[in-house]
Amino acid sequence: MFSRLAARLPFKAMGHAARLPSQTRFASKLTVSGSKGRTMPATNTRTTAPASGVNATFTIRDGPVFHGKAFGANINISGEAVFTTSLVGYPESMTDPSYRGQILVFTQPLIGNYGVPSNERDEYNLLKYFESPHIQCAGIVVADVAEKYSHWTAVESLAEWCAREGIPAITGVDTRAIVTYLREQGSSLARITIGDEYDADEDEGYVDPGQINLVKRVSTKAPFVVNNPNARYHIALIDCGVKENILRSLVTRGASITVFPYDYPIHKVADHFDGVFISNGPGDPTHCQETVYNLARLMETSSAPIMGICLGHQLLALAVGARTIKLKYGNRAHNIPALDLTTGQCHITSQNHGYAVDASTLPSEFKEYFVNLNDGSNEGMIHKTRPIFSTQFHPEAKGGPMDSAYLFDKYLENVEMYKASAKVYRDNRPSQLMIDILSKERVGVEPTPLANYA
Ligand SMILES: NC(=O)CC[C@H](N)C(=O)O
Repeated sequence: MFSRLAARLPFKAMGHAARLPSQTRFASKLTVSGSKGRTMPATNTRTTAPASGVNATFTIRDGPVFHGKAFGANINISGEAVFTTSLVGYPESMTDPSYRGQILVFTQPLIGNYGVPSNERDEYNLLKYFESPHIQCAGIVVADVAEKYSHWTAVESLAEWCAREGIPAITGVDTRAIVTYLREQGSSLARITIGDEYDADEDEGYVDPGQINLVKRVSTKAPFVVNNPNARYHIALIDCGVKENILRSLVTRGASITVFPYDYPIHKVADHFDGVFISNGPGDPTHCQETVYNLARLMETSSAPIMGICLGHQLLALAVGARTIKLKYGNRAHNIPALDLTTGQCHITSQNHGYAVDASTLPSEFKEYFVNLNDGSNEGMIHKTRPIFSTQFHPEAKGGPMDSAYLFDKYLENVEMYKASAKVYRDNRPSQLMIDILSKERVGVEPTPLANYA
């Protein structure tokens, strides 16, 4: 055992000298196979070792330990271990701010085979291939990283991208065993350790992202505008960690968007806009009390159409007095069936969430809109008389099927009606001048050094 002093130090501060050689710990674990701290051997025999050839360990708190090879940054991190069953879309998922603080385990065994695209931007200055400018998850775990890649958009390998962005990654582990464990035990804290030494029993090295207001870290620090010169509508969007394709889904349908920090008093400016939108975002929705308060005031004082996605759905639900719950291990995939309770049609949806709205707590003016056909969890709500609705799934996809993209059309139909109504038409809309002085992209959002989590 290492010293009591070492046991109190944060994980990142623990020098290797404070630990026993890993072989000693490895040997002791073999006798307790199947219980806490059991050791899993590396399983990757199909690819050659990553260029670095450095050993790495994925340790689940109070759970099994997996040995593999590092292929990203040489940094130790901790976070919440979650898994996605998506077959494609790792560049989109890894840059989705909703994954901030999480270690993403891919069930698709071969990851990296189509490389990583460039940070090219489209005509609206939105990133074409990423959902934010940087990798957002804390680290990744794969069974078999592809060292050779091929795709017309690729400019570098997954390993090069992770190393450049300071994200540790481990390959050659049995991701089936990890997922089996997480499904039985629920989402768990975990860490990735680079090098030969690791601490299977050290409890203090785990930071729980569920305790942190992660939205504050990913939201823009000042308003910015996504300008469509031919816009018919102007939308105010509350940025809790917005994905680029949510912005693109609105702007390509004829909207200009002013994007506000998550805690901006949106109810005070709503009259200048044709609608309000609430984005996705990371972490526990109950950390965003400012947003919840502002949304409640907004619905009291304005009849503007509102749409929310994922965290945006959860915050809207909290604002109308409903409750959110933490799911055992969440829903992260691109093929989750959601039943539209108003039409009886089922949509295949893209999802990434660990929390959900408890539909039984929705107030009487709202009804459940969609329900998850796998686990019965709530997938959306809709106001019975007003133009307000929200979904737990991601209609903008990226990656994932576009079945539910029509919900953006539905929202903008509400916006059109609101704007057309003489009663609510505003002359004091944001002037071109104001749009001109706003930044054209996210403001002051630098990637938080991941060492802060470790
Ligand atoms: N994609 C999201 O917006 C995620 C919402 C929330 N952080 C959750 O995990 O449930």
